[in-house]
Formats: sequence, structure tokens, C-alpha cells
Amino acid sequence: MYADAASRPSVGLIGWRGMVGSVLMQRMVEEKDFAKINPVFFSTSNAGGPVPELPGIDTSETLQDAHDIEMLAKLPIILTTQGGDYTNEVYPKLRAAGWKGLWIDAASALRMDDESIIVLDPVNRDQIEAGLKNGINQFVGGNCTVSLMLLGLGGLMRNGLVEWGTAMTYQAASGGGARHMRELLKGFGTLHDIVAEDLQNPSSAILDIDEKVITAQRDGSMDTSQFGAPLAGSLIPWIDSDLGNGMSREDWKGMAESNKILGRTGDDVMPLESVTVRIGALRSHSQALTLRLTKDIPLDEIEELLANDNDWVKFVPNTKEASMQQLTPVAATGTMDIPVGRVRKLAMGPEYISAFTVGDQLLWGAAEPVRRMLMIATGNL
Ligand SMILES: NC(=O)C1=CN([C@@H]2O[C@H](COP(=O)(O)OP(=O)(O)OC[C@H]3O[C@@H](n4cnc5c(N)ncnc54)[C@H](OP(=O)(O)O)[C@@H]3O)[C@@H](O)[C@H]2O)C=CC1
Ligand SMILES: N[C@@H](CC(=O)OP(=O)(O)O)C(=O)O
Repeated sequence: MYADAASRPSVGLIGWRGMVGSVLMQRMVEEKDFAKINPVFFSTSNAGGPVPELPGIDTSETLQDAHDIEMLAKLPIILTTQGGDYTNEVYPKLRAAGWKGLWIDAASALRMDDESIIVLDPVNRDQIEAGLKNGINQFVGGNCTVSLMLLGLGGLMRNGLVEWGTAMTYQAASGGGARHMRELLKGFGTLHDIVAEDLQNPSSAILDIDEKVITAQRDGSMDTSQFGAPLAGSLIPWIDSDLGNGMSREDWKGMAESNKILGRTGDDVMPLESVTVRIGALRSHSQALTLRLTKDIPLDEIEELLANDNDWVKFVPNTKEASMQQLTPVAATGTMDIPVGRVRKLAMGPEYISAFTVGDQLLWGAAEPVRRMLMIATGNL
């Protein structure tokens, strides 16, 4: 039974209209979360406007101003998917005003703060529970690639069986935002239009087609305003800012965030290096890993550890057919599954394995960890 309306905790929701926020709303409707809380909807651009028409939402209410610190400070819990700029602007003011409530956030701004816990409850529920008990009040969703990797490889990583690893990523356009997804699709369209007639003719020369495509990709005629380089028919081996030491910020997050989630510090830190790459997938991130295990573990035991770690990981047998059908962005998108496969021992030695994992960047990669944190904080999970 759900709590009656008067005793449900009030929760401020900011960013619900954005791409991550919309996926969060979908999940909250699916899980009937709006029967467990009293939602208060905010906007940075349309205070006084209508609240979203969602099942279970009282549409006689209007949107609150997301910059109104006094209004925000009345709430015991705030969940934001609005982005890091909003967090950086509003959060310090809210705390300075004496607010003691729980802040749940999908943006990276507060992730590595000592006062924050990065939330991924199938992996670190113990940390979350201990944090709630000890008065921690900043709970931040992890980087999408990190969360998806830890869910896929949890059976090895959570059990301390990985000595070190590398993750080579294949990240979808959605990681950049809605406009990036549009730019990718427009890019495919532009390239197709240039060679559409040639494609109709089976005897046209493929090298002529190739020449027309590469010319368009190089001559500046494609829209690259979001990615800064053509992505359709290509890839971009750099994600997020340049740290000036040969690493992108996205490369850096792999080791920093995964160790924080796993609770590994000091001498216990697991070296995990990444090269993060944007590819022309729409909304599921993939990554290929090389892992050195702490010992030689038989392959069937590795498979069992991976398959049984959590309710969402889906072990995919290392065959061509299964990999092509089950281990792709097309298979993972829109689902809560985290397929993991291509697991085999490597020529470097019996402790070395490969693995490949995929997951929806907007579900487990962004919205679901913060949705679940809200449910944990309100005693509903
Ligand atoms: N954990 C992770 O790995 C990930 C985290 N994120 C985080 O989530 C944040 C939000 O990302 P995302 O959802 O892609 O951002 P969006 O740009 O889709 O939405 C952000 C805000 O923009 C405003 N907005 C303006 N125009 C529109 C429009 N036409 N449609 C919808 N919203 C509009 C809305 O605010 P308003 O209603 O107030 O006007 C909305 O909440 C990111 O900045 C990042 O910090 C994102 C991806 C992955
Ligand atoms: N940087 C990720 C998306 C994202 O928003 O990550 P973060 O929450 O760590 O900033 C990507 O581009 O795929």
C-alpha cells in the first residue's frame, strides 16, 4: 500500500522536460512512483506554466520557478536532471540559505565532491544506506559509461577480481543531448541525398560514391555545429573537455568514478584506463574491455559471476549469432538490460580476458540510478 497523499514526501522535480528528464518521467509513470511522492514541478523558463500531463499528476498546479531559493528550500528532497550549470548556480545558494534536504542530481558537477555519493544501487547500495544513516545529503548519478560498465562487469569488479583494465568506448550521440542526436540523423540524410541516385543504379561505381561522400564530409557542407566534426559515416575519438595531459575528461571519469562507486581508495585503487570515442549510434553506449584478473579463473566461473551479479545484466554467449543479435545498441536501446559478452581468455596469459558490454545511455546511463535513489530515500525500494 502507498502512503496517503498527505503523508507522502514532497519532491521538487527540475529538468523533467529535458531528454534525461523525459526518460525519468516515463520510468516514474511505469513504476507508479507518482503514487509514492508528492511531486512539485519546477521550470527555469516557464514558471506559472502548466505542469506535465502525466498519469497521477494534479494538473491544477502550475510550474514553480526553479531559481526561487525560498520555494526550493521548503522541500525535503530535490531531484534535478537540469544539468551542471543549473547545479553550480543554484545548489550553493540553497545550502547557504540553510537548506538541509536531500539533493539528487544527474549532472556531473558534484560527483567527485567528498560530500557526495555516486549512486548506482545494484553496485553500491551499502554505501548509499550508510550515507543516508550518516547524514550525507548529496546523491549524484554516475557518468553513463561508468554506470553501464559497472552493471555489466559487476560480477568481477564488485568482487575485487580485477587487477587492472582498459575500456575502449563506443558512445552514442544522445550523450551530447537532443541536438546532437538530430545532427547525427541529419548527417546521415545529407550523405544519403548526395548519392541517392547512384545508389538506385546497381552498376554505379562504388568508388565514385565513396568520393562524393568523403568530399561532403570534408568540404564543410555538413552541419557540425554540435559535434564540431562530421559524425555520420565517421567517428570522433574525443569526448568532453581536454584535460591537457593527453586525457579527455570522459577518459578520466572511467577510473575516478568507478573507484569511488566501488569504494576503492589509496593503494586499493583499480587502474582503469579509457579511450572514449563518439560513434554514430543514437542512444546506447558500448565498450570493449581488456581486464587483467587477480587470478586465473576458469571461463565458466567468470561467465557465472557476470551473469548472476544483478537483475539487469544479461550474459551473451561468445558466438557470432548471439553477439550480432543481442550485444548491440539496437538490442539494448529502450530496455533495462545490460548485455555483456565477447568474454574469452586472451593470448597475454590466463588472467587476461576480453569483454564487451552495451546499455541504454538514457535509462541505466542517466535516469534510472537517480530514480531509484529517490525511491530508496523515500523508503520505497
Ligand atoms: N548521468 C549521465 O551520464 C548523464 C547526465 N546527463 C545530465 O543531464 C543533463 C540534462 O541533459 P538533457 O536532458 O540531455 O538536456 P536537455 O537539453 O534535453 O534539457 C535540459 C533543460 O533544457 C530546457 N529546455 C529548453 N528547451 C527545451 C526543449 N525544446 N525541450 C526540452 N527541454 C528544453 C528544459 O528546462 P526548462 O523546462 O526549465 O526550460 C530542460 O530541463 C545534462 O546537462 C547532464 O548534466 C545527461 C546525460 C547523461
Ligand atoms: N559525457 C557523456 C554524457 C554525460 O552527460 O556525461 P556526464 O554526466 O558524466 O557529464 C557522453 O557524452 O556520452
